[in-house]
Amino acid sequence: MAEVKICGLREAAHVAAAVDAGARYLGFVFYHKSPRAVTGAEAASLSADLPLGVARVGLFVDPSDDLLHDVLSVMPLDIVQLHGHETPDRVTEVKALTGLPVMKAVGISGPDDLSQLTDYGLVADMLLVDAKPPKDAGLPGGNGLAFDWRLLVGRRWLRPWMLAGGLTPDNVAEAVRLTGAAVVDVSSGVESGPGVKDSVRIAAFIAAAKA
Ligand SMILES: O=C(O)c1ccccc1N[C@@H]1O[C@H](COP(=O)(O)O)[C@@H](O)[C@H]1O
Repeated sequence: MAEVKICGLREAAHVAAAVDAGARYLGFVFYHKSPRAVTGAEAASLSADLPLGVARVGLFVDPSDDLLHDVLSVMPLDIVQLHGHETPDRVTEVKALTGLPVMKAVGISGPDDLSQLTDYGLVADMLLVDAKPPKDAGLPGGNGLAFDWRLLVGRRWLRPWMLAGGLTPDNVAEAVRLTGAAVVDVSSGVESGPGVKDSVRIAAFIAAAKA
């Protein structure tokens, strides 16, 4: 059984579907190239009435200080997700600048990538273990691409972590069983098209992850 983060929410109906089904984390994408991008004001409106215990995660890709400041001036976040090429020093800076816990995404395609989880575990508050995007991918995440979950079997890191990358209602139970992930994160696997969330798939995903 795993807790769930539903990422890339843009509509109130899908926020409600995620909350009603028991999502623990809601992700809002502040990256203009994503089909899931929202403004700080839109995310603030979408998350205005969340029940206690549901965390608001802001997803950023190599954000400037100005972008972080602009979003946080209108949107209270609980966690900052960094999904770009942020260095460990930049993770430390963002923690200090925002005063928030930072979750650093690390892309995995083979065993050589796993050492980054140890390195970022020294500075980040949480880790997000995602598939490494292909070089020609338009986005650094949210591509619906999975990696070989067997790479994670028996591994432990210094920080709490989430599993992401190509998860769907059909494969999430197996991913949790194999990796022991306590939290799973999904975006495209609960969509009917790029950036278009589907309430039925959101509910099915959360039920499967929590089963
Ligand atoms: O969802 C996006 O648009 C996105 C854009 C830029 C960086 C990351 C993004 N999403 C994150 O990617 C992973 C995996 O997503 P998927 O389930 O494979 O589609 C997840 O952590 C999203 O938060």
